[in-house]
Amino acid sequence: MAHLDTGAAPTPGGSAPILSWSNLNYDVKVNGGVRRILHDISGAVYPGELVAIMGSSGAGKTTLMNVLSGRVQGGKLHGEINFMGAKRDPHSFKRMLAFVEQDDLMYPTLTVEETLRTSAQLRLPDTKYTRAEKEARVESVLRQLRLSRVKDSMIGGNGMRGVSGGERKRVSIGAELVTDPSILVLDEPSSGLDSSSAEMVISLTKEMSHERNLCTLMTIHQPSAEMVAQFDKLILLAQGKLVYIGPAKEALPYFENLGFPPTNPNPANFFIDLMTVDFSSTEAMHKSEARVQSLVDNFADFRERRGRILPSQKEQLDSAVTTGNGLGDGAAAAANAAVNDSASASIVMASSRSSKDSHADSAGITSVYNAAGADITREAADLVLVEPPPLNSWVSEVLVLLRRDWIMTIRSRSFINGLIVQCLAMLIFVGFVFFQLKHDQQSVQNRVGVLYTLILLSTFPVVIPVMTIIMAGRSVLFRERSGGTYRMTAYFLARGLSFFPVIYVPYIIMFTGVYFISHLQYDAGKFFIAFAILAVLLFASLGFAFSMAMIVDRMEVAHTIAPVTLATLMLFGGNLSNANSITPVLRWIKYICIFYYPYSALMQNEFDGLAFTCGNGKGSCYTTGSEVIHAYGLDELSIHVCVIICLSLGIAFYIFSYGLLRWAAKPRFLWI
Ligand SMILES: Nc1ncnc2c1ncn2[C@@H]1O[C@H](COP(=O)(O)OP(=O)(O)OP(=O)(O)O)[C@@H](O)[C@H]1O
Repeated sequence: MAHLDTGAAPTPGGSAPILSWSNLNYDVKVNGGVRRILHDISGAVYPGELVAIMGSSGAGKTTLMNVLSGRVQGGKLHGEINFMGAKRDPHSFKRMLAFVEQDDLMYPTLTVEETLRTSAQLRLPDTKYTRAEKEARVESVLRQLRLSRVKDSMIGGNGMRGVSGGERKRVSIGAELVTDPSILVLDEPSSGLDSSSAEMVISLTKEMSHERNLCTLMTIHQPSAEMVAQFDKLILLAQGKLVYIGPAKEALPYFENLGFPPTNPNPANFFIDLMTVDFSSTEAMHKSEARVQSLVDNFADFRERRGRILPSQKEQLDSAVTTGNGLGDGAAAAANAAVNDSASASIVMASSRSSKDSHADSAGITSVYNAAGADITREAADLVLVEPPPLNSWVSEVLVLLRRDWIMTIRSRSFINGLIVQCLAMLIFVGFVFFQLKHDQQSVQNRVGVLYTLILLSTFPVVIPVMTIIMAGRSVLFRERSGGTYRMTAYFLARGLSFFPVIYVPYIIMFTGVYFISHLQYDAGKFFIAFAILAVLLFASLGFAFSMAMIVDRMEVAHTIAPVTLATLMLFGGNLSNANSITPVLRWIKYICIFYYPYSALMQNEFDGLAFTCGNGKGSCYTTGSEVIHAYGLDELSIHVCVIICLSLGIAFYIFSYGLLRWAAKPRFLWI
């Protein structure tokens, strides 16, 4: 049953609004002044209702939906919003409201069932739901959204074939529904879908709303007539102003009664045509602006009149209906019909102008007014900066994320195959270019070369693909982050750990092969130290990849910045320039250089204890490994200090990315 309401008074059916708002005004700064995006919007929605917010492009649909969902950032917001009759608490409200973005933000390599299961495991508290109950919820949502058949199919996207567009949208909805919300908000759920998929999404959403007594609110562009017929309530906006809020089936008669008979078989197109300002000529613009303004004024008058319907004032309405004061005759008649017909009496009007509190008449018609709305500046928004408290324990979050991230990593076929091929190619090329090094002067140059090559190969080919994978999941991460789905420390640990095996295994094989083919020192101690240095460098490379993925938000920019940064740092690694003779003003860079410490450690480890022959005695000659280390200026810090600093650098990269993520995705929502 649909209602037109702004307050918390019970309806004839006995249910109170789940969400009500009054006198919402939202201003943003634009060049040279302030622009009002929402003008004095009031309304209410009830459990079990399917509500569509419609209007032409730029009418303010998304803004209204974001304001109601507590997701608006920047600008000035005034008015009042109540959840179940009381001012909303930002944290508990966020847990009760599920928001489905227009773009389906999900991981492409997870299956439908895994996506829903992860959502249930992370977003339902362990204290209230057992594992079996969470599974049962996933099963029931799969069934209700007709997804059981495709539950083992991957979501797809980013060029990967997956479920269809309509199914993907249903999975997005399902991932929210498993959390058992009271309000479901959908941003343009039909966009990008063919008409039959869009209709299915809407009809299933309606079915779920009714079955679960869930209030579903959606913005929608141009729904088909069949879709309009599914809606219980319509909120029509034009230029940020309210043109209609009420039962969907009453909308056409309302406009007809105002003197606007339907001109299009699709009611949605008719409403949009009616509410759109025509910019084709000055005359058309003035005419359509006047029409839109009259629609807004008429609705305000309509509400005001209905707002005065009190048991003791029914005569006033009767006289108003008779005289048609302020309304078209037809509209007054419609209002009268609403009073007299208890079925239509579900139209519950609200006044944004009266200064009385809520009232309900004996006929079941409720007129509601919220006194706070009289002064729009009184209820200015607060800024919500605090994150919702965690739902589950840190360990439980890490375990769920670890499982999810591990599945995603091993399903990244191109990443894993690329790593394997790359490591095999490096093993063959590097190993055989620096084949079986001896102890002559050429071997000095070759040892210096092979060690620096190993360092470079442990950074560039790791950083770029890992950074790409992390960036591809940024939007999902930010969505989950803003919903307080898990702690960021849990994310970093799980995501980082999920990469370790797939990177370390091929690299260990490559490194071991190169080590023995090149005949670096055959000494167990030295081998394992070199191995440890490589392991620490890989850890730091992963940290660097995380940092890059958090600093830059566009993939193409990251793909330029990361290699350029690494290439610049290469200069300070101790191989291409002498570590001690870099221009003093730039010399400090070597201390933050990811290459310098592991290279210094590898050089000391390999050259220490070696002696070299001088051949024919022409030119300079290194007789011992220590001379080489000294000549390269790489004896400033001992091996273990280098390893510790490299490890610390890696940790610093993780901490830096964690800080960036917390700062970048920190909630800064306007809240009333
Ligand atoms: N932060 C902002 N700064 C400046 N203008 C804004 C801001 N937010 C919204 N607007 C403007 O307010 C108007 C309403 O925007 P909104 O996105 O709510 O419209 P919409 O009805 O959802 O449009 P569409 O259907 O095209 O998405 C638009 O003209 C938009 O440009």
